[in-house]
Amino acid sequence: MQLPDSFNPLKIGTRGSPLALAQAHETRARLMAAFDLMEDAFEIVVIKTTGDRIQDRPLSQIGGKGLFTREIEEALLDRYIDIAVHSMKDMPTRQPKGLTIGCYLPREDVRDAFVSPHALRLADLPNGAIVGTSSLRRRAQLANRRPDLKIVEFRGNVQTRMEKLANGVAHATFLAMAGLNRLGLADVANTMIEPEIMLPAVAQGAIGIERRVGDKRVVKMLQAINHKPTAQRLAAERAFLKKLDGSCQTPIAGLALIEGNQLWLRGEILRPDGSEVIRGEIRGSIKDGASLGRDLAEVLLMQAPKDFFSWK
Ligand SMILES: NCc1[nH]cc(CCC(=O)O)c1CC(=O)O
Repeated sequence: MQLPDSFNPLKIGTRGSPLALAQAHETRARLMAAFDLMEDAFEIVVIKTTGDRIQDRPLSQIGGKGLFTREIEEALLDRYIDIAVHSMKDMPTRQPKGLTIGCYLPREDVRDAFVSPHALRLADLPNGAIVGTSSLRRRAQLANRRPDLKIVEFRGNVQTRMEKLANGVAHATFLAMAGLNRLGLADVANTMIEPEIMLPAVAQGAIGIERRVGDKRVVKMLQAINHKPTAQRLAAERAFLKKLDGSCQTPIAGLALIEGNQLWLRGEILRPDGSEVIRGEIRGSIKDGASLGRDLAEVLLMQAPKDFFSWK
């Protein structure tokens, strides 16, 4: 596609964490390749979010949805930036009026990595070992599978968490393999946890790019780099989450895979203390992802006892 000579640099908004910057750079590289552009056609604009500012409290206590996205979406609506690069795992299921997800990049590894200086695999952790995590999902899944483990709150970037492990604050932690791969830190992972053991978070490993509705220049650019299978999988997972009204207060996991011409969606909801899990799966046509997601959510909701969501 030919771009006009007077093309202003496209402003790419992102958080400033090393992972967010790696994702913004990947986005720029894909756009450069698709349109044969130089780096100067883009400007990477770093925006600090509430989630970045508050480092000393569990994410679930600060206010749930949109902690890492609100300020970036405001900048997009204010035309301070033109596109915003997000880890879809952190994205609320609804975008503010006037904004939409314009494309997805090819999904990375969806699995959680097991990280520990003491044990190669989760199964090798001795009874009573301490695991650090800030994720309600991982906490609930772990409490369900290994009620003997002690779980402590763990925040901060990969480096901070590795220091905490080295200092003995915990014996092990979990990190998304996708983040480690994108940071070139794959060797931090001892082993990968298969989805059969710990179903990942909805959208784990997927990068989405948000834009203003009706921004013609940007629509075409993003269409050119959209990874369709990722978009199809995310449609199912995010519809599942939306129907369950997923917030950071609710342990929910979901993963869609494409098998031939079918979409296979697995999902689960848990009590925060891990005392109960409700699981299900559904298969259907790839193009029906969103309705498969809603259907699976309904099946799980029907199985949930009345008080299942009562901690909310
Ligand atoms: N909630 C923080 C977050 N958001 C996205 C990733 C990793 C990358 C991804 O899943 O795309 C992480 C860190 C983690 O869970 O280890």
